[in-house]
Amino acid sequence: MIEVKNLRKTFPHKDTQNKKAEKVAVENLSLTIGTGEIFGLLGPNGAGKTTTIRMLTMLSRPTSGEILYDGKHIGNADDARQIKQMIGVVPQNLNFDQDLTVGENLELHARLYHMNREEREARIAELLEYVELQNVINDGVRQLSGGMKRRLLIARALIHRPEILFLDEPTVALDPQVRWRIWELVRRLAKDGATVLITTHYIEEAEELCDRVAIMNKGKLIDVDTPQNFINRFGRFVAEWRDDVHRDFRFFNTREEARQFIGTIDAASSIRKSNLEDVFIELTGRKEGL
Ligand SMILES: Nc1ncnc2c1ncn2[C@@H]1O[C@H](COP(=O)(O)OP(=O)(O)OP(=O)(O)O)[C@@H](O)[C@H]1O
Repeated sequence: MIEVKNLRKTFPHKDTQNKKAEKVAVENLSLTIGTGEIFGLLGPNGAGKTTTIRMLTMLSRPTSGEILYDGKHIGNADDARQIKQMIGVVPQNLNFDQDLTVGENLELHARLYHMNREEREARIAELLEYVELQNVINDGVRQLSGGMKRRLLIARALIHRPEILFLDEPTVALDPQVRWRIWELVRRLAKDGATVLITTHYIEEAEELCDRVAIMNKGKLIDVDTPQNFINRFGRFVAEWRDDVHRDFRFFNTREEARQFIGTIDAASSIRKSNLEDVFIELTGRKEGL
């Protein structure tokens, strides 16, 4: 279990008068993530997702607040060593050694975990099979497609058999087919017992993949729930309408209520089932013309 209590992160910054000020990236964030969950952090650009992941994975020190893994405290040096063994990180940027092959990149990473040669060879073969890259073990990473690179990053993060995997925007800039393949892999990881924490600004990704989703905006946690509960809470149907400039919508519990509402407005309109994107817009604020 991961417990996050009143987490806060500020960065030094200069205000418009060029005076020293503080930029609050994450404020008063409290969360509990259960073992075996696929948990999503969803939010628009600048919401604080990456900053949160960086604190959870010990790449950045919180300004205040606590992070506990199964009761172990990241601020305690002995605990931190154990936590590092528990977690694997798939970063947003593809930070491979571009001059090495697929196999060599994994080999380098395995050495960091002090695995002996026999262990390294067996684990690399096992992981390449798991992510279906066994045929490119001797190819340079430059030769891989975007989706293959992402799968290699996942394999690399799994080398030391972590119980918890962090994925920061794992399908950014990937084609829909490739995205599906990454989702399959993440689902398989969770089925095999891993806890997965994923940041995304793709709402569909959170809806498809995550058991629970935390919606963040401007550094703050807005709400946490399962995608289905979010939809049920706001209303299973949406009446949507538009005039020349604006598009807007409203939630309803039944199609009939939505139909009655639409009868009262004078604009092009339609009724459809609601989705997490509607909830997200409702919670993070509507923009002019949506
Ligand atoms: N090292 C830093 N120095 C100053 N400000 C920072 C730093 N890192 C993040 N921020 C600021 O903190 C806020 C949250 O950024 P963060 O990258 O965590 O958001 P995000 O939700 O991951 O967004 P994105 O999807 O754009 O990556 C932003 O306003 C950002 O400018």
